[in-house]
Amino acid sequence: MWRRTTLLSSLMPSSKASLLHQMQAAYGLKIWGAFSTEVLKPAKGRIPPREKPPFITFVLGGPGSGKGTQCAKIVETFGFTHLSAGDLLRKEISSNSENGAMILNMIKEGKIVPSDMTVKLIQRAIESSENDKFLIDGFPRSEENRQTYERIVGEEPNVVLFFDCPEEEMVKRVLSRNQGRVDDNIDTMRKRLEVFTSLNLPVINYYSEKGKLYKIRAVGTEDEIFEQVHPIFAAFEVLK
Ligand SMILES: Nc1ncnc2c1ncn2[C@@H]1O[C@H](COP(=O)(O)OP(=O)(O)O)[C@@H](O)[C@H]1O
Ligand SMILES: O=c1ccn([C@@H]2O[C@H](COP(=O)(O)OP(=O)(O)O)[C@@H](O)[C@H]2O)c(=O)[nH]1
Ligand SMILES: [Mg+2]
Repeated sequence: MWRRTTLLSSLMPSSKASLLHQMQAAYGLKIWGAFSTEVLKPAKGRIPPREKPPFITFVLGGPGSGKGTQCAKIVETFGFTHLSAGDLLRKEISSNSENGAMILNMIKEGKIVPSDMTVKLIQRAIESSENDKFLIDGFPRSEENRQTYERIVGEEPNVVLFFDCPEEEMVKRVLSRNQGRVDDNIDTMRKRLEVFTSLNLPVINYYSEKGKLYKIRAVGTEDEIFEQVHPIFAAFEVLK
């Protein structure tokens, strides 16, 4: 499923998509074989297909819980690629895509953007990177998000982090974030906290039941919080 060949595959069940990929790989090789005796090399600028699925970490937590801040530290220490679902959506808005106005409206209202849009942005970002480990920050935000990701991508995350932070602290941080975001105001923040409780928490519970969840107490200094995060990834590095 992680071969970077076509977006068509994202519309199919994973078994069919995998068959399509196998056929593409087979025919691609045949055509190449007919015209060249050179050793197969990826075309210039093209990223070769992955041999195995990338290592995926979902990073969850309420607005202002410190997901982005801790992701930057994980990137620096462990070499992950950071994909913030919110940043990918904000890029869609600023690139004047046809869905930009709708996405902006949903973000202003603190609502969750339709799952297939977010999943495709994430999938495209993963497929256009050569890295084999990713932090998907701020996604999935609902059970429907999660199921759509599993259906389109055909994989589950390896690890799920949950930054658990008291509401008053999250409100304080968001209101002083100062990044010019349309949703960093008290009205939208109230709506986002409601969405967090009603839609995000069930996803967190789902991964907890599956034994994939690492809960981090997200209060204290950034370094104190990272002290809880570090051993999780250090253990996976050892296992590799
Ligand atoms: N441990 C912390 N203590 C105080 N402020 C923090 C801490 N971690 C992050 N912040 C600040 O809080 C705000 C929200 O953090 P951010 O990483 O953007 O959270 P999220 O991505 O979960 O919304 C930012 O301004 C950030 O600098
Ligand atoms: O998978 C996602 C991620 C984000 N959003 C929207 O983008 C906003 C900002 O998300 P981001 O993760 O940037 O916010 P953070 O939690 O970091 O403050 C959310 O409130 C949603 O409206 C969404 O719809 N789906
Ligand atoms: Mg963030």
